[in-house]
This record gives sequence, C-alpha cells and structure tokens, in this order.
Amino acid sequence: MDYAFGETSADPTHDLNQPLTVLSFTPPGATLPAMTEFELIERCFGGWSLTDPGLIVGQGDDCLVWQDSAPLAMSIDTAVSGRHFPENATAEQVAQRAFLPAVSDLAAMGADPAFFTLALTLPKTVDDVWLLAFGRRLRELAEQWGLVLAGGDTTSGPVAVISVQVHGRVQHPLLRSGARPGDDVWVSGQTGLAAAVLPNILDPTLPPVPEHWLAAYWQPVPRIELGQKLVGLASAAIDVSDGLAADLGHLAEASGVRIHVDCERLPMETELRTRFGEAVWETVLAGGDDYELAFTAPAEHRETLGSLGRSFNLALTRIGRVEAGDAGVQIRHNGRPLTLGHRGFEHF
Ligand SMILES: Nc1ncnc2c1ncn2[C@@H]1O[C@H](COP(=O)(O)OP(=O)(O)O)[C@@H](O)[C@H]1O
Ligand SMILES: Cc1ncc(C[n+]2csc(CCOP(=O)(O)OP(=O)(O)O)c2C)c(N)n1
Ligand SMILES: [Mg+2]
Repeated sequence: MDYAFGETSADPTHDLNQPLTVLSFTPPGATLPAMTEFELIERCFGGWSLTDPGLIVGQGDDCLVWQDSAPLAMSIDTAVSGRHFPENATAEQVAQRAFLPAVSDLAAMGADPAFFTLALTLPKTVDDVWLLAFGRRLRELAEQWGLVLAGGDTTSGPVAVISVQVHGRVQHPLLRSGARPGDDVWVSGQTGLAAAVLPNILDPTLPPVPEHWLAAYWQPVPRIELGQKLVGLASAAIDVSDGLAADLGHLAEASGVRIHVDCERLPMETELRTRFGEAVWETVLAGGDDYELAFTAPAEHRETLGSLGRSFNLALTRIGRVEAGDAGVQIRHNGRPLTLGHRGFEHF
C-alpha cells in the first residue's frame, strides 16, 4: 500500500471542508535524505522548550526518571491509521488525533497534566517533511496542554501507530465507581458531532458540513479544567470516547448502579437533528470520539455546576439520574425505552 499522508499546512484548522491534498511522501524506492533515525528524532522531538523540575532524566537515556510531589495518574492510548484517523490525514491532523484523546483521560480523572511519552511506529515511506510537521504540531499541543515530552520509542511498521502515554498530578482522582442512587447524570458540551462528520472525513466529496463538526473530529478539546473543577463536586466521571451510552455503561458498572438517560434532555443542535432525523439518537448516544466528560453528582451541586459551566462558557447539561438496580444504562425517549442498534464503538 502506498502510504499517503497529506500536505502540511501552516494553519491546521484552515478550511476543513476542503479535500485533503496528499503529497510529500517519498515514493517507494526513492532515497531518503541523509539523516539517521537518531538525527531525525532529535530534530523533531528534541529541544522542546517546555520543561519541568520533575524531569530528572529525560530523552537520551534508557529510561526517563521523574520525581513528583503528588500522586500521578497515567494512561496510554493508541491511535492507528485507518482506525482512529483516516490514512490520508495530514501530519498535523495525526498529531491532534493521537494526542488530544490521550489527554482527555487525564481530564476524566481530574488530573493536572505533567508529562507524556510517545511511541511511534511509522511506515518506511514517511519522510522528514512529514515527521517535522508532525513534531511541530505535537510540540504546539504539548505546550498548549502543559505536558513535557519526557521520552518515547520510534520504530518502523506496516502502518502508522502512535501511542501516547500521559501522566498528570492528582490528589483526589475522579473515579468511575463513585456514582450513587439519587445523583444526577451530566454531560459537558455536546456529543455526536465527530460521529456525524465521519462519513465526510472518509469521503470529502460529500456535501460540506459545518466547520465546528469537522473540528470536533480533528481537534477534540480535552476538558482538563472542567475535570479539575469537578473534584469535590462529581461523584464519578468518565470521558466519552466510545459513545455516551457505552461509556455511561462503564461508569454504571463500576459504580454498581442503574443510569437513566432522557433523550429529550440531551444537548443537540438543531442542524444535527435536521440532518439525521431519528438516526440522531444513535449518533449522539453511540457515535463516540466526543471526548466530553460524562459525570454524576449529588443534586445539591446543581446550582454550582450550572454556574461552573457558565464560567467556562461550556454547556453542562443534566441528562438523567442514577438509581439503584441492575448495573447498566436505560435510555428513554418520549417516556418509552429506546433501544439502540449499538451503544458505542467496539474494536473487536
Ligand atoms: N492491554 C491492556 N492491558 C492492561 N490493561 C488494559 C489494557 N487495555 C485496557 N486496559 C485497561 O482497561 C481499562 C479501560 O480501558 P479503555 O477502554 O482503553 O479506557 P479509556 O477509554 O479510558 O482509554 C483501563 O483501566 C485500562 O488501563
Ligand atoms: C477513520 C476513523 N474511523 C472510525 C473512527 C471511529 N472510532 C475509532 S476508535 C473510536 C473509539 C475510541 O477509540 P479507543 O481506542 O476505544 O479509545 P479509548 O476508549 O481507549 O480512549 C471511534 C469512535 C475514527 N475515529 N476514525
Ligand atoms: Mg484506552
């Protein structure tokens, strides 16, 4: 397979409706620039300005060594070409799709970003132009979200596979297991946009969709600040990667509770409803790739959560309630149980 990453552009958010231009790949058989693997890694991933006193030994040795005063939350996520991002994604888009969902796991735990490691498997056809663009965008994101690149691993392989392990400080982690009967169920922002736009991502000849739908897929916003503010308010939290119904299901099982969701309460822009009709419920509840936070909280915190959302200019919507009963999620639409064809993304 010819590996096709896209052209690099100065502004990765620019004109997301345009089809991606594919280029800048060394054709099979052509010679790569005379730079060794180590020189390339050093040029792309070395000398980043963001640093932290906790990093005692960084890139260049067999292990990194980190010392921290607080407990660290750690999570690893893998992004696979053709599975988590399309094969023709640009270098910048690949950086975004690999990094931002990983950071979202820190948000779900209420953790404060500290550092990350990066495991890269790349096809041999990747050239230095691609790698430099990938490194540049990753560096911007790392600075924006406050994660020091502390180490990693680079190999070749048949397709691009990028693993990002994130580490964040957390004294009182938000867990999936704290939901209690009587709690409210909340979600941040709006789910369904990234899933709604996936067909257009895979086939750019489809009619254009709103820019912010494309941005929801290409540049999800980890809810780091919200996660930290939820410590002490939320009883349980999870980030929505697979689908709202599936991820609330994980939370319900971990907490041993029954979660009821009212479709009428789900935050949803009119355009989504108009385009998808009745299929909208599956998009919003089972689409995935949202990276919003779903959480539970005692009813006494309703007002505080309302003003918290307003202070961030981020919708926080009460979408249901927690009850005692068999662990799981019950969805109701117009007072009747709604059965979805599926509840979220599954790899196998
Ligand atoms: N290959 C694995 N080895 C050990 N633990 C795993 C593995 N894959 C997933 N897990 C654990 O299962 C839990 C759920 O994983 P996952 O669905 O990937 O969570 P998330 O959506 O937060 O990334 C996590 O606690 C994770 O550490
Ligand atoms: C090209 C492409 N096809 C399909 C999807 C949809 N998709 C792939 S993985 C996934 C779920 C999230 O990924 P996963 O590896 O399960 O993340 P985790 O739950 O571990 O955070 C979704 C919705 C996508 N993002 N890109
Ligand atoms: Mg994971």
